[in-house]
Amino acid sequence: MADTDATVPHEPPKVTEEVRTSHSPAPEFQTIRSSPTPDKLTTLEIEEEQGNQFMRIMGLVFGPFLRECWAILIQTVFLLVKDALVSIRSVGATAFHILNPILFIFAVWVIQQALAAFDLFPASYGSDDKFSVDYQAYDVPVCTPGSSGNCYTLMAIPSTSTYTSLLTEFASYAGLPAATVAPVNDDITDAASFDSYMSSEEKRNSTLFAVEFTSYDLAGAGVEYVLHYDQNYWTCSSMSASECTSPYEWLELPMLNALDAFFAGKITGLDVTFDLGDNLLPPHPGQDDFQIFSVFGSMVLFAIFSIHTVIFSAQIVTEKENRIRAYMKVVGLRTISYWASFIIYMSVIITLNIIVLIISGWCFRFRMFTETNVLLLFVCFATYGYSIIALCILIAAVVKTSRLASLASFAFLIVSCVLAPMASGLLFAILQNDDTPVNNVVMKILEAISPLLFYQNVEKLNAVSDGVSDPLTFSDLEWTNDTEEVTFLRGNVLMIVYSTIYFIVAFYLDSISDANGVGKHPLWPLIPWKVFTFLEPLVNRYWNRIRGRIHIPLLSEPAWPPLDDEDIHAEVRAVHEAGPDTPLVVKDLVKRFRKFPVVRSPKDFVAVKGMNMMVKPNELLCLLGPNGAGKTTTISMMSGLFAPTAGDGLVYGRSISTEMHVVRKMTGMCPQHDVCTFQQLTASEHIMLFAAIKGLSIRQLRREIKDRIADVNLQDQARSRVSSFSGGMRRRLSIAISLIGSPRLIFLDEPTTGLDPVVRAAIWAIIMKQKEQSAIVLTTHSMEEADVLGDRIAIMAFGRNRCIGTSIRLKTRFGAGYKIVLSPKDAVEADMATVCRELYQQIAQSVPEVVLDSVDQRTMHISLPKEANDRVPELLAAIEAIKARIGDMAIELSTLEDVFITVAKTSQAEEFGSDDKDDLPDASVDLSASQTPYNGRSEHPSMGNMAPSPAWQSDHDLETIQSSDEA
Ligand SMILES: Nc1ncnc2c1ncn2[C@@H]1O[C@H](COP(=O)(O)OP(=O)(O)OP(=O)(O)O)[C@@H](O)[C@H]1O
Repeated sequence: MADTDATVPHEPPKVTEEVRTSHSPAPEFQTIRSSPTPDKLTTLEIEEEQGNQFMRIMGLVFGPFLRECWAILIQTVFLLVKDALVSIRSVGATAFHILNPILFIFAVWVIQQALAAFDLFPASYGSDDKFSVDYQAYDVPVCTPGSSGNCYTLMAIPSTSTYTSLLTEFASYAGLPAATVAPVNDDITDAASFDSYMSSEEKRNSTLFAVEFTSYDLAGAGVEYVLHYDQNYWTCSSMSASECTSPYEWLELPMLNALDAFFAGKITGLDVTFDLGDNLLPPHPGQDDFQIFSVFGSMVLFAIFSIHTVIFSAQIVTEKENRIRAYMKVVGLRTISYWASFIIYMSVIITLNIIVLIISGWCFRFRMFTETNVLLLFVCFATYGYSIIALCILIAAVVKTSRLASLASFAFLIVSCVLAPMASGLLFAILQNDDTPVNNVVMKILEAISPLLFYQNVEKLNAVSDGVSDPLTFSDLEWTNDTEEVTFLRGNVLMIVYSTIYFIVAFYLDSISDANGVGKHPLWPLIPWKVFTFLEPLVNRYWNRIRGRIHIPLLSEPAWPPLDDEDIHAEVRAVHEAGPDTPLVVKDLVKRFRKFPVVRSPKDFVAVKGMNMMVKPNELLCLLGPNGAGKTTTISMMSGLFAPTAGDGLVYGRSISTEMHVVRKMTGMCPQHDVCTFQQLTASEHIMLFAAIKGLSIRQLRREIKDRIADVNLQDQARSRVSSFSGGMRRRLSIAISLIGSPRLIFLDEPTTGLDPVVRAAIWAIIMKQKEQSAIVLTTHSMEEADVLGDRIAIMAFGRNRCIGTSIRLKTRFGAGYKIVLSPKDAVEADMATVCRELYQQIAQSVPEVVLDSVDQRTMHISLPKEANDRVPELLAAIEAIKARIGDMAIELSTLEDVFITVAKTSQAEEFGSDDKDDLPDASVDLSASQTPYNGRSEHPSMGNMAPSPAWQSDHDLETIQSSDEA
């Protein structure tokens, strides 16, 4: 094998020869190659032919399954390498992404220090220095703080005269001059009647204390009473928070004490005093150690995790938006590899982020981190991280633009940071208390919302921050208990279960979406070979056989017969006669962009209407057409970006509908947009990535990188990052990527649009060279490009092929005839018109069809209409006859621009039914106006938007190509 490699020279045609003489094709390769005697083999085919012996034996044993697994593994690894390189090189962004917990935790720590410095902590009510109000604990306060005058009312229950006078006596005993004892009220006989009395609007807040006498027998059983206390009455308006925190401590307790002393005195006849003393128990050790993290903790954690949502979802959607993922799919990317690499990448970043979070929390001595088991912390954060990954993929599956993805993520951030803490506890508590079927369902739905679950989990871990609670430990873990709505264990398990469901939903939505290339059928999970994709080629092979035998009518699509044109008819015949050695056969191809899924509707847009064309080996077919004509759609279908609605395309006899996996290996595609979009990767790394995705083996990569870089003359920039590339260099790199694996058929979609003439000429040289070994389909708006490069030219308009043939054929058929420019010899400016007229008349005597178009200061312009093309010999003879009077002369056939404009106008007339195509907007208006390469786009076909590229700049460009060819 190594010997063979060494003998393979860099020139692709020679590669083919040598390899074919030194190897007999591998059995599986024969199934891919359609041509019985192909002229050339691609690098990929050579690769397959040489094949790794080990993989071949394994392949025979385990079949396609192993190959598929291997391809998935390789692609995943290379995508991960790409992610790693991009992350390492975007140091700032990656560092922020991973290290942001340090900032957040530091910010909380600063707040904590500031609050401590200004003594603003709300806790520590246990310290007696907070009691700035001058009351002793055993004295009943004269008045509630902040109120004046008649401070509070005492009421007896039952409100009889006996008990009322008893309370009046007590008020005097306790030294409450401002207290009023409510008068006797016969309606108040027990606690219930007192409650209803108090609940009436006018009585509310009228009574602070009520003493309910349940037994009053001084001589016998003694006194039993219940003290009722009205919390609503209480006002903190003029008190500091610390004073207001314990009304029980300084109001209820003294009242109870005073009542007890009063009744004890009554019973004993002594002057009884219960001295509670002013020494309350010392504060709980934790109370002075309150941490602000207990208030802001969950919010900070939500913010840290939400950053991942913003960054990851934008990253995924950007790849979707700039169509790089779709392109990778065209090259051969397996969806499973794409997601596997992304999930691994996201998991690594989130894991590092969690580690940084735990370490920084520990370093700043927040109790949640210092006292809780690290594993419990990690589990809590990791389960939410897992849910975040699923959520990112879900957002990316439904959102089309990165802007929208960022908006959605920010919305998620706001909701999770603000609403989850507010809603979670409240909702769970309410629903838990009220055990109705509806509440149970709502509860189950809430349990599926991961931020709510995360909040619950964090609250349990964070409880220790208040300085009172104990940290959560493994021994506390239980599935349910009576006090918690969702236990920590259950919360984490539910998070994993529901996040897995998010994942499944996200993958499904992503798989059926067309945003990343051809989406799968919505019912694909029910089709075994769509689930186990390695079975698909096998099924398709049998399906093809059946399809060949029976006629399946196109129920969904009307037929689009070819236009009535001799060249088109000839092309259709050639299409039907084409054998499997034809690089490209496009048969009745239709693309309908549906307004609604599945069903046809008048609002659908049919972009390609029964396209027929073929490309021969080593032929370059130029596809011209106005904006929106359907050129890109056609080649997108051929390269697997879109699925055709009807018709088929064959690449070396293999169908794009059923054998795309084979077609991909034989084709290369350079779309309109650049595909080297990973700014931090170098040119070589781009080629390495796409080559690995395309299926080249690892030992082939080095040579492939070298060859492809050399193809497009980027050797000096091979190790430069794409971010430093000019537009032309990016375009060349995109072309190099399309040449990976030396495909036998290449699609180039406007490869030179927007480039300066020198770069354009360089790209033409690359294309011309590539034509020696591949068939090429090229779309362009440059007539010169088509003239220079195209072996044949097809002009599309309104989704249909309007004409096809060589440049000369089209000019002859659709041009305005011949144009002759003559410069009379020795004519002075004054009699120029006379001389020209004389010369014209002499020519017209022989060829009366000749028309005098114009005369300027030095030249005259005459033309021979195309109807008189057969009079060219006579015309030349007439000019020969007057050559003594002619200085310089040029004769030329109509330009391709004339052809383009004529065809475009005619097709517009056909589409819109105008009899006189000259009435239609002049498609050529932009020609003179545009002196820069055309770069505009139109979303819908409009002749007014036609703007072919400017005239071919100079001979210099041709010389550049020739010299670079020679080089
Ligand atoms: N995904 C889509 N959904 C709906 N319409 C689409 C879609 N893609 C393309 N079209 C429409 O199909 C038509 C053909 O588009 P296409 O890109 O093939 O034109 P084109 O000939 O390549 O034009 P240009 O020269 O501007 O690149 C356009 O009118 C376009 O708006």
